[in-house]
Amino acid sequence: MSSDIEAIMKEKINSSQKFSLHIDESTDISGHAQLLAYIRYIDGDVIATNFFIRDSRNLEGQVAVFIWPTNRVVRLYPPAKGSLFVASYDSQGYGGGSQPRIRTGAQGIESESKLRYDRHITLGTFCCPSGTVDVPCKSTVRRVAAQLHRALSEKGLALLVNHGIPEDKIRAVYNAFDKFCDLPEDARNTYRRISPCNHGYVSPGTERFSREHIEEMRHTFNICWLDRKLPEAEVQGFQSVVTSLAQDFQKLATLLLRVLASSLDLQAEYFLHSHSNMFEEGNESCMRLLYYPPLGAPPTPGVTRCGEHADYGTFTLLAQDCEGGLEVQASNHRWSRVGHLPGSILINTGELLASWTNATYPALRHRVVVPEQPKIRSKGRHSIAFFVHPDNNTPITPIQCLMTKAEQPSPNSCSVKNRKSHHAKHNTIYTAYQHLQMRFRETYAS
Ligand SMILES: O=C(O)CCC(=O)C(=O)O
Ligand SMILES: [Fe+2]
Repeated sequence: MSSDIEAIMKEKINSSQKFSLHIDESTDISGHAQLLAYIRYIDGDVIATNFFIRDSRNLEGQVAVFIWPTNRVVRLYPPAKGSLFVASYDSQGYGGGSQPRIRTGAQGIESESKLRYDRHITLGTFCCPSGTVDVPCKSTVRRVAAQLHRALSEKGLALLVNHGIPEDKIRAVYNAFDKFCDLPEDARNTYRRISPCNHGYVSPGTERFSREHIEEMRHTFNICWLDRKLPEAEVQGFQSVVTSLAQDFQKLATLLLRVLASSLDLQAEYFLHSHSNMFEEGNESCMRLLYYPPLGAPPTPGVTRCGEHADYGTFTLLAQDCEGGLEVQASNHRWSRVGHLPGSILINTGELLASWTNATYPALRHRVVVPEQPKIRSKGRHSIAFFVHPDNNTPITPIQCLMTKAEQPSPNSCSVKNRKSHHAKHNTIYTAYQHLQMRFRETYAS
């Protein structure tokens, strides 16, 4: 286990009233012995379960993979150069089967029935952007695509593990942004976002997702350019850590666009063609750094961290620290908390993907709430969102094969009736850029 993940696990276990540890061994479908470890602890108001699995033949050389036991158990083997390999343990009866019996040490938790289990996320396994794999083999793409299809169509999100973006790169960006947020207000405002350009710093309370009159307390820095208007003079090394992470995210996004096409039975390049200019002129994809400052007790009415919204583009990749607060809305409108799975990156659907796919992948509504517990509230939260947007001039019309016959537009028509999306009122989508600008006007209107 990497040292930072080990540190997080220790911290979580130490602050948990009770915890349990269950070690077991079994064999995988190829007959190799596997060491299994379940760690359960109380994290806020949920019982969190982390599942670690390792090939017990060679513990030194293996990469630990984290799996939630309520999900299908799938393992991505340590990525050999140039190849991706996913092994499924379904046939062993772990995935989707009965809950592992892990009562040891947890018997004393009387209130267990009142606690919710974090079971709402379907695991997506993933591949390695920092390695050499640009074009994974077709069978792997298909397998991951099937998982992603299920996760995005049912929940609008998935957790990606073994994605290949090193935790220390993420941490370096958190640190650089901390230093930026510590600068005097005047210095920060030198880099402020000036509409209609999306690049730049946005101070707490300026940007509002929520339609209600609620102040949203966060510092954000939207990074749309990697070569200008970055606070390198004030925070040494800012540009290099940000650029390196953005490039990894971009590589991951490119792989996912391929997987996404496969998940909808489209040609592999289908989405790549319309996302060919990320971080260049003509595309609004952006990496957003977020820092939510600590909030004292008692909670101030009318203040939140991030109001309810769906992201505007194709999809978002989100890295978050272990402070929590992110919640997602299910199709029954109920909000549930996203547990923290150390080292994972969350992918969630955006509005343009929902329009494109005729709501096969509905846009996920989400928010970041102020933690109830004073101890957690008094800590800051860091996250990094990588928003993947289509090239500006892309017309967003539902993919015909995902429409019913009755919905299919007449030939030559470029406006689109959109059954379930937020555009139902206006009925028309023109280009990705127009959609985005409309959303920015709403978000930044004071
Ligand atoms: O900070 C987070 O976890 C979420 C941020 C977010 O949803 C956004 O900026 O669109
Ligand atoms: Fe968001």
